[in-house]
Amino acid sequence: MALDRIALSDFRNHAATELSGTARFNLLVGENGAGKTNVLEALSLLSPGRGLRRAALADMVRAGSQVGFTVAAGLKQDGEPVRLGTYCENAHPGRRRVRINGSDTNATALGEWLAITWLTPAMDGLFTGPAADRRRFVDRMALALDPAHASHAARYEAALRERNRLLSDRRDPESGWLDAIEAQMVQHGGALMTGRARLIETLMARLAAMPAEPFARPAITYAPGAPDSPDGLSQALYEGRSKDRLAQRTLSGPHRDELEVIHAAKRVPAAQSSTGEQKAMLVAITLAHAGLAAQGRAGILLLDEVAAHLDPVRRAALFDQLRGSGAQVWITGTEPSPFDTILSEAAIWRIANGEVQRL
Ligand SMILES: Nc1ncnc2c1ncn2[C@@H]1O[C@H](COP(=O)(O)OP(=O)(O)OP(=O)(O)O)[C@@H](O)[C@H]1O
Repeated sequence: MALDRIALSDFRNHAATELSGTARFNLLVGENGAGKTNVLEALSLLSPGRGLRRAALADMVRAGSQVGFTVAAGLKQDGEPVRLGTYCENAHPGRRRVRINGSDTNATALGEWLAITWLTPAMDGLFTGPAADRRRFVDRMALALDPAHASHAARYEAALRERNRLLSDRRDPESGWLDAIEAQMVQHGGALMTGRARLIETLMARLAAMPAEPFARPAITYAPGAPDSPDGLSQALYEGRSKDRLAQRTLSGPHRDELEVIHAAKRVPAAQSSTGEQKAMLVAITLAHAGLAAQGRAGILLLDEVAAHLDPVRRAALFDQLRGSGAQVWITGTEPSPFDTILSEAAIWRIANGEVQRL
């Protein structure tokens, strides 16, 4: 089960692009700014969420388009064709529509067909950047295993904002209000912490089954930002009210969770590992997660500029892992040469100015 046809219309710099005759490996080559990542972004919209750039829908509509963008794809499930599509009309710029087999539905339904995972250069600073980015990374992975994870995250964030607002209000808030808000934080925050812990546990089991070399196998731990039981979180929030009021923010809770990643063999934190080692650890996590997420759905891996920072040995190991992963892989690069060892098994397109030519 894999995508066999993709069509983009008025999507970023693609006026009308169609890719058919896809393969296990799909290679998009072209100069900087040609429109390669735009194809991956379009594919990423075939999953719930905001896509790999987290961009506003209006930004994805091709400049000058009179109508809006459309991304359509086809796959086969047990020999039967399935048509997936998502689009945004200029008349409703903030609204993403989804159609499956000709019927209107919502983005969550896309997750029943495809499990899409991506790795982009924007994620290269994940281990050294803000903890919030790592939490979002974990939540995105957890969402692929349990669609309810996203709504727990959104509801927890909303309750957290409301608690901070109540605490920073000069008037003494009714404690009944705080009790109610904290109860919501415990309900959704508890589910969030459980989802994150479960994701990391299953991810670690998967990583342990992967070869330790030549990839730098990461060890992942999760440091909760609050006691990770509902009673413990409830008590921490209740007892933290005065301190939190002074700090004007909530000092404990899953919004303070930290994902800790260590280069397992060297026992060095990922943040202090080399650029190539960090990339290799990210690749390992992405591959492990892609395997977990597929669960009977079509697994799609979007790898933007993945060859950069990887030496030839690691690149060959990556292709071996990808071959064994069962996922359909979409890779971008400025030239085909780093992909020599998979060229014979790949569908290759050259992209220039948003136009595509099959090689
Ligand atoms: N809404 C839009 N309408 C038209 N063109 C757009 C729109 N959004 C982005 N672009 C253009 O898309 C191009 C970038 O495409 P993309 O990011 O896919 O490049 P790329 O081939 O991945 O390049 P690189 O190798 O540099 O990463 C830019 O030239 C940008 O101006």
